[in-house]
Amino acid sequence: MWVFGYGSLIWKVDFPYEVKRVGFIKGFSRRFWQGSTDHRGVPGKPGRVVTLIEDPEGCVWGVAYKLPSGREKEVKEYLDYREKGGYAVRMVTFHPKDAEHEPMHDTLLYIGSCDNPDYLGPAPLEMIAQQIMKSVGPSGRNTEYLFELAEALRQLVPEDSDDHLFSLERMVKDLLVQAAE
Ligand SMILES: N[C@@H](CCC(=O)N[C@@H](CS)C(=O)NCC(=O)O)C(=O)O
Repeated sequence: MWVFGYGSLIWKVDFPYEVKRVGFIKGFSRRFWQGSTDHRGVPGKPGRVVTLIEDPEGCVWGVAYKLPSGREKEVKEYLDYREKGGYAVRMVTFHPKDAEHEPMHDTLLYIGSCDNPDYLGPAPLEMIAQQIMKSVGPSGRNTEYLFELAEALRQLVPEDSDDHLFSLERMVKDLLVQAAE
């Protein structure tokens, strides 16, 4: 069983896996449009974390993990719990960056669809940046989530130009500088 990570599953790998492959999925875009009240925010003051939106022209880079043989059920149950805040499982085709590997159909991913109770949806980037800068939850600051994801993707896929992500990274860093003045 393979699981595709496009958010914290890229940089916070607290689960066992046998193989990992960098690559992308088509037909989606990554957006900070999912609320988080169990990791990067609290009930009533949600943080903002990533989900995927359908986008025919979209392409999302991330990492696919092969769960350990014989432990798939155990690890999947852990991931189901970690992703309990509004995410549901969906199957997609994963395209490894390394051309020697064929596209992998039936790759599992967790998506916070627009009808889930924690979904926040689109907002002006300035508002999203402010919300990220102010939010904190049981897993830590929302700024850590944003900065770790941006840095992880820069290291893994220097050619990726996720404008939404890197614009937010820049805006939140600017807000933090202004707040320190
Ligand atoms: N399902 C996406 C998003 C996963 C994600 O960011 N989930 C959050 C739920 S709020 C999480 O696990 N956060 C852990 C943390 O913030 O430390 C992925 O494949 O990476």
